[in-house]
Amino acid sequence: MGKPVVLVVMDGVGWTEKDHGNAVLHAYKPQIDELMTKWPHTTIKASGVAVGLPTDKDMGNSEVGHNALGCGQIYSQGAKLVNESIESGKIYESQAWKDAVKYAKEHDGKLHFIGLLSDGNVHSNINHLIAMLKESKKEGLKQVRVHALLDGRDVPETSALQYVDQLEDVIKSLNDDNYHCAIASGGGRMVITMDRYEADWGMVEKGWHIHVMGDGRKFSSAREAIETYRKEGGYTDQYLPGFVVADKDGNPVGTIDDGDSVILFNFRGDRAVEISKAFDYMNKGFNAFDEVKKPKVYYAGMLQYDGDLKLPEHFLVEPPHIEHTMSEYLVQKGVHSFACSETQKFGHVTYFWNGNRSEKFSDELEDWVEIPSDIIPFDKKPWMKACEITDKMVEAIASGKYQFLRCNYPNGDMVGHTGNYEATMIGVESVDLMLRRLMDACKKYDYTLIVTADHGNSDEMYDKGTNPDGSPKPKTSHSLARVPFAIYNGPEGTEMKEGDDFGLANVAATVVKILGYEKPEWWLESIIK
Ligand SMILES: O=C(O)[C@@H](CO)OP(=O)(O)O
Ligand SMILES: [Mn+2]
Ligand SMILES: [Mn+2]
Repeated sequence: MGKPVVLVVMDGVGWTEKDHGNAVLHAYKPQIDELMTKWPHTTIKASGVAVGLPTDKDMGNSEVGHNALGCGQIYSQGAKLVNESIESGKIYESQAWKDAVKYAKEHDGKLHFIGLLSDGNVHSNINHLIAMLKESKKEGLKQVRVHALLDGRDVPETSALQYVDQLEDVIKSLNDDNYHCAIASGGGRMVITMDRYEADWGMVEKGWHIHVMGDGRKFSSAREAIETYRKEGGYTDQYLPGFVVADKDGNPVGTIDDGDSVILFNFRGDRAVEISKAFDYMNKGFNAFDEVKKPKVYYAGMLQYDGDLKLPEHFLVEPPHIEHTMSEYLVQKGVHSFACSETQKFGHVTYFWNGNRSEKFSDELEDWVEIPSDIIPFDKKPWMKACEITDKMVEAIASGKYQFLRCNYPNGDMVGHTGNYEATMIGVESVDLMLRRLMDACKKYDYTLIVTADHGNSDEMYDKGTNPDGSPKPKTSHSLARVPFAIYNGPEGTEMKEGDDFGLANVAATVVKILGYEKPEWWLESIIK
């Protein structure tokens, strides 16, 4: 018979020898060092094709990482599926595309695209937007608007103008007497529209005002908005306040009105769910925000973001249908499991973990605990809720109720995204400190502890080049690094297999092996002998 397992995902903690701006390598982290020297350990792949992304140049992210961890398989992910659908033209044969075009045409309305304007390939890709703009002209649409969320989190911190200029060039080349496209509104992704896991619905409400109602500070162009805000407040892209593009009389150039169609061109779900609920459930008794305009529109997402909620109802590309997940398998075996994180990553260990499903497989066998996240810039408090998460984990271990427990510590990632090197080091150190408590609890109650990560981020906090004053340029995005994988207090004789081809999708089989079960046929092999 096997042993109960505790699995820790240190979000955004990659493992590499490269020391430039490496807040993991330079952190004081005796626990992680112990795990990665004295216990069976290795590093595994967490980016590129190993997690279902189009190429090995694609950095990992939480969605694909937790999908792979939770299902033990490699699925082609949104980024890849949308590329293929656009290349083959299948996207334009989808019912949702046809209906979006038809609805706007029949009502003499506009077609709107809302989404993250970058080629980060985590939530979206500007190339997908550009392809659809070209097609919208072929379809004979007359009025098209783009609502551009600025990134600076999956791409360099202040790269927004590069994408805005690229888009404006395309728009200029398309516009003529019969076709008029324009950027209508926008703002930083961490300020409007792209909240996740209901951490701060106010962000979505702000986005609604900006995109739908044209209610926000007005500028003559997206470029003017970005340059002005940067000058006034030194904002980086992800935190840039919302803006509305208006004509010379001050009228917004593209509010969302009755008879319009709206396409959200993000393919990733977590930050697309709330705005999709706002559109899909409006006029159906949805009260996320009061006193707002609620136009009658046709709304479609790039993908369906939640397979349980069937949200949104209309979507352009079939999402990966992730089957045979570890949670489902463990429920079949009658295993009690426990999952915990704070709000910012709670959906990662539940919804992403279970293949983008928001519901449990079994209410009886699965317990989920969410610690509310603070709504503050995380470099101001880099320890975040690591202590509270650990309290819950230790309590759950001591209860003896669960054979499989998992948690996510967001620090390496959420603090890493701020670009603050010192704070990120403290974030990693906070996680390390908490690992001691988990190690002690696992020793005391005889659980096996597996420590790994979903992708890199904090391991690479400096971009290429330097600032004019010679200081290093902060890097806010994920990295391509491999991630640590260590097994503490494993069953007698636990030994890693040889080879460096293992990735996140090999973890599920490793967990069930320690629990004492055979892996199901669909999963990749275990990392231990
Ligand atoms: O914050 C996010 O949305 C992404 C980066 O775009 O990070 P993660 O994949 O770690 O959730
Ligand atoms: Mn992550
Ligand atoms: Mn991240």
